[in-house]
Amino acid sequence: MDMGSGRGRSTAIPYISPASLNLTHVYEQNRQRVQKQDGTKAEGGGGPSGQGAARGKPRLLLMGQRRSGKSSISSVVFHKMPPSETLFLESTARVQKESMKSFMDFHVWDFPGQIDVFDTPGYDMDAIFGEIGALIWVIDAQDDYLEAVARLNSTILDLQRQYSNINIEVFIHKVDGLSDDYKLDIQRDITIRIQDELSDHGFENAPVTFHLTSIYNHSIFEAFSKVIQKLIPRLGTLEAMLTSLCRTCRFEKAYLFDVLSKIYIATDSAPVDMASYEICSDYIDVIIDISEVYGTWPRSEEQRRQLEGEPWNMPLEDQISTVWAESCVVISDGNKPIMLREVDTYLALVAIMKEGTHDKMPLVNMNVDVVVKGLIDFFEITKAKGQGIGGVGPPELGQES
Ligand SMILES: Nc1nc2c(ncn2[C@@H]2O[C@H](COP(=O)(O)OP(=O)(O)OP(=O)(O)O)[C@@H](O)[C@H]2O)c(=O)[nH]1
Repeated sequence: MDMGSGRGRSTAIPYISPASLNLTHVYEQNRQRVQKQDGTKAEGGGGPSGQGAARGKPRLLLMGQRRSGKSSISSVVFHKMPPSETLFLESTARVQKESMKSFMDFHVWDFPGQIDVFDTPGYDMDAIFGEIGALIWVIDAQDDYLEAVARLNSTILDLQRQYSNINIEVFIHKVDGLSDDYKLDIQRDITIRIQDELSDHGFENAPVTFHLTSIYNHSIFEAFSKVIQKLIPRLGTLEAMLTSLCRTCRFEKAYLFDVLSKIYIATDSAPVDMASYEICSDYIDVIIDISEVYGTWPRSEEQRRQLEGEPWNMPLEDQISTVWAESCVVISDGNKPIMLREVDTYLALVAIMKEGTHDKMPLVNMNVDVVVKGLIDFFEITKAKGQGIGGVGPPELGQES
């Protein structure tokens, strides 16, 4: 795939690369398919608490008992609230609807614990569950969960009858402080209770997934990553790009992060381990903090003159390997470099390299450049049109490092 040629041509007809053409084609196919599926659905009007949401944006619905931790989860993941400050959050009285600007725009709706939308008149079910998205049901694992499970069971049954496509993600939450054995016991117990109820009613393959979560560690980000990944069509293409990058550059693990929430939206095919996720995610924080202190790329004329003068005597653009944010550190324990490359305003590629490979950085940079351009192409067209996400085949990488 030739992604570099054609840039900078001064011709009246805009150059369209084969990749863009391919993407436009895939996007059109997706759009027509979605339109066909959506043709019969009514336009959403929202619940009693207010305005409806724009169509076409995936929606995450946070539901569960009072004080189970819904608002805390949303504040920690999407607003960077320190977990200890959630102690002071007030109980939610009305549905809180937020629109998240991210690599794909989505909505997060936080429902008050006391409201059961299926039992409360006035809620437009189509407006709540009509969009593609996920229902995140939060269960407080430190409390008696039988009532929460009973409510979840009746909600799943209602959803299965009318909106069987919505993913149901059960967050068995507040598992910090619980022993590993106890966590697994609770998860097994809740899973059995839900599956038994579903099969009693003839629903064998309901899309229900269970996650053990806590806002006091990375488990909540990991769980959200998995929830969001299910909403990305053609995730396999992203994974293929990252797997191929890891092979070519001898990376141990690569993650594509949403920088603001630190949800990873794709990774290579090697198994995810919490330690590598944590270190990459913490590294983003370091880079953000440094950029906040020292500012990003705009430089004064004076600074530029100094940088371009003696002893280098060349334009700044020729001295740096990329115009985007880029960084690399070597971790002393194990001598494994971590590299980070900004993809666009929202996304960053972070990878853990194998021991002793930092002398290969020029080749690594070259290959990362190709993948970053591929990723930008992947997201560009569909983002501009404000709908789902299309995809292209993995870019061809350069030389192996
Ligand atoms: N130990 C622990 N406490 C948590 C966790 N998440 C949330 N909490 C605490 O749980 C309490 C209730 O959290 P909220 O986020 O207000 O709960 P909610 O589900 O939004 O409650 P309603 O708005 O009443 O429906 C707060 O004191 C949080 O600090 C967690 O992962 N672990």
